[in-house]
Amino acid sequence: MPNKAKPAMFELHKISLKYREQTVLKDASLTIRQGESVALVGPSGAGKSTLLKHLRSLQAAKVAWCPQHAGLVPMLSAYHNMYMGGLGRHSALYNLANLLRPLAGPKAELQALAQSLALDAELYSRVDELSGGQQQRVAIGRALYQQQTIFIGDEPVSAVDAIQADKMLSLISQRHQTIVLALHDTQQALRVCQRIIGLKDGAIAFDLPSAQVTSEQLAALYQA
Ligand SMILES: Nc1ncnc2c1ncn2[C@@H]1O[C@H](COP(=O)(O)OP(=O)(O)OP(=O)(O)O)[C@@H](O)[C@H]1O
Repeated sequence: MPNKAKPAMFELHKISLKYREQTVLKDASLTIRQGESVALVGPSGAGKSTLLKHLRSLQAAKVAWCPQHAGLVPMLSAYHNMYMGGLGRHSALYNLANLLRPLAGPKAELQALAQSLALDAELYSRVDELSGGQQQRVAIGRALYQQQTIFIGDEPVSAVDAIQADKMLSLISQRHQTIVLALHDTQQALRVCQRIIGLKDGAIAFDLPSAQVTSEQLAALYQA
């Protein structure tokens, strides 16, 4: 099915996003359809996180959310932090039992997930004893374990090396129908996403298929 015939996951029509008196994004319109992978790029403060949070709020029940600040529980293991992505699928009693001693079902699922994130050796380590990149992969694991159809990630691989970052992003792509990411690395955005939305000065500067984005357009985004 061509993308245009697929259902819209997000439809924004001339929306403005603000914090108190500060307008971050003004009169922005965009549609993101099922099956698309979209990267938001633009300078720091352009409003990428603000737009992602808004998109998340529109589809809260369908979104796996990977925020910029991972918000992991430091004294708990990678296992327990990743398990938190699936808390809503089980009863409080089941979750408590699993906290005391990992249960067979989630244990097998999270061991497999940890393997795909190259975290098998760290699965039962406290996250405050892991490196920044390992912690970021735990946060990705927690988002993947939400098992949703839409993935929204705010700089989800900023702390891992380029090769591992591409592997993580391809894992995310395999497991979700629709992806929206804020990425600082524009080359990575072009490699991984089919569509690029450039934000600057409170507006959408361009919204194009990756193959049509020029280096001049990207450079202009970051010029003062
Ligand atoms: N919770 C908040 N309350 C008030 N202002 C905020 C809040 N969050 C962000 N802002 C402001 O909104 C603007 C856009 O911030 P946002 O975090 O969306 O940008 P960004 O493009 O994601 O930046 P970065 O690339 O640095 O993460 C900035 O001027 C920021 O100071």
